[in-house]
Amino acid sequence: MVMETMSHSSTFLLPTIPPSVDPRPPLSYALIVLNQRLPKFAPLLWEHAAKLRLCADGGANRLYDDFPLFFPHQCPSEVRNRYKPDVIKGDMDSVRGDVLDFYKNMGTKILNKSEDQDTTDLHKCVTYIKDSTLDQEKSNLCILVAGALGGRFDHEMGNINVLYRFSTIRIVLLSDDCLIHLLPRTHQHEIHIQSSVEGPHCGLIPIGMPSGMTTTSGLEWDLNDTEMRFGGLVSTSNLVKQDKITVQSDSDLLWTISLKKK
Ligand SMILES: Nc1ncnc2c1ncn2[C@@H]1O[C@H](COP(=O)(O)OP(=O)(O)OP(=O)(O)O)[C@@H](O)[C@H]1O
Ligand SMILES: Cc1ncc(C[n+]2csc(CCO)c2C)c(N)n1
Repeated sequence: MVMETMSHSSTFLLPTIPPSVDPRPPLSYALIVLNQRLPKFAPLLWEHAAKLRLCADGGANRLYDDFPLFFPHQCPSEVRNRYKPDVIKGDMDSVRGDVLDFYKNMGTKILNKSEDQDTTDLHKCVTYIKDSTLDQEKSNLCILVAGALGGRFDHEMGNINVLYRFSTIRIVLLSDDCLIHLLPRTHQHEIHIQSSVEGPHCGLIPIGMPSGMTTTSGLEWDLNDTEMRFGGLVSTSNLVKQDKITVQSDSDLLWTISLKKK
């Protein structure tokens, strides 16, 4: 069976996204701001996320409190007026009243889903983006999630679970230190490394079920029809050795790569 190839590239971490032939048409980005320490490149993600910008519940506090800190020479209220989210969605147990009022007055859509205590605020936000995207646009959509890693472990695992629950949508979880996305088993994958901003440390991790056979190229420790499972081998502390990494597997894998400190 010939499998389609899916290309991945972290060009959203560059100041200007270079024109690319693959994927074509180019991706359109949405951003979700979570309630966690924001990566220093959060304003850059905001600029690239022309499609939609959302705050997951208490993520709105982070936008309000922390975005002005990225611009120490500018007036905080000017910064706040410049970065207006399209939507704040969640169960509203963390966003402060003053923050909600501020953005409501600016025209942000507020969606209170307090009746749903079975899905996370990130899940609720991804659902919003999914439902507001036409089917033919879904294949070019990429959702960037800022503040998804490095905090409470249950939240981190909940965030990773969202990658699996929406495995047909491109979603990238980001912190200052690394990014994570899913490599669905339905495709073979080409990962184009942006070496000015990412690498060399990387990992390929099967979560949920063992992967019977994975084959890679471009890594220091390539896999060759290799089995991975928790309790056995999982590929952590690997290194990227080439500009292009290829991955093919019989199960969904998480790809993670370190981000460079500037
Ligand atoms: N410490 C953290 N680490 C990773 N992600 C986080 C962390 N805190 C919050 N998040 C993410 O931000 C989203 C919004 O956070 P918020 O604190 O408003 O969430 P919450 O789900 O109501 O929290 P809790 O489950 O504690 O009530 C969460 O759904 C989660 O995705
Ligand atoms: C088995 C089970 N475990 C935990 C929760 C709690 N929970 C999961 S998501 C969420 C919303 C957080 O904003 C809450 C409270 C549940 N419902 N079911």
